[in-house]
Amino acid sequence: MKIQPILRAIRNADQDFSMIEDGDRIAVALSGGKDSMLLFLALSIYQKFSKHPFELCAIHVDVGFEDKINQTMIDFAKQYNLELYIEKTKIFEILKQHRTSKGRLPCSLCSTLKKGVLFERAKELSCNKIALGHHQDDAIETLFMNMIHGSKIATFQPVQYMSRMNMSMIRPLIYCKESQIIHACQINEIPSAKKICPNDGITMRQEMKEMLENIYQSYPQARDNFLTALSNEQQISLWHKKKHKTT
Ligand SMILES: Nc1ncnc2c1ncn2[C@@H]1O[C@H](COP(=O)(O)OP(=O)(O)OP(=O)(O)O)[C@@H](O)[C@H]1O
Repeated sequence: MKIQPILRAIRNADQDFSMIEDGDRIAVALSGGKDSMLLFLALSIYQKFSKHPFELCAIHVDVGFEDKINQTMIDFAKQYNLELYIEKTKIFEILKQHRTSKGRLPCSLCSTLKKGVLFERAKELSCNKIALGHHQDDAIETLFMNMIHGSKIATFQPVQYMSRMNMSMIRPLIYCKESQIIHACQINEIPSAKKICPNDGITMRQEMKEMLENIYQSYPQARDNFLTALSNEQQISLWHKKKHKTT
């Protein structure tokens, strides 16, 4: 298995953000896409030399887009002796009844419903953490999505504690570039079992991807600088409005 750069990036993220603690039981949220498939396998290897012993499993929430793809995930888990749970749902049926004004499936509802199933199953399986496959490029895309559409300078956190569920979400691939992940999947023949979502290619995220690609072509250093900016707390300089006294 040639995934040393990925393991190094996971170790650095784990050290910088204390992602994994003694006795954790971590459920990888397995979409079947390249990121979470690689994450599942990489964490199973990291488990062997992590300073903090932890248990690992994966949960796939089957939205109902396509059926046959599940077998790829099942075979993958069997090949590497990994613990996988597949949750069949009727999410696709619900989404079809809540189309947007443009006739598209609502991504935010899909994400909320998937998260609900994921958290519930993780709880049943006694997991205290859920690992997501988000990487460096996802973090930068989310930053720009939030600035352009949400008037805020923010991205997702490497570790996020959800008090209502008493569960943490961790993102161990946060220091990996998408290109690194694609390369690691290719050379290690890690299959992708990504289901075809009818919205693929027309999402806001896809628009961000294309916009950022254009920026990187003109300014190749921009990707690394965006990432550094995310934790460059000393250099944050925002406007602080004076509070008006009400008399
Ligand atoms: N159906 C699902 N079941 C379980 N986890 C999921 C599912 N869909 C998404 N996730 C989790 O959410 C993360 C982000 O989702 P997103 O839709 O951006 O990923 P993706 O492009 O479908 O797949 P991946 O990130 O695995 O390549 C995934 O990496 C995965 O951890």
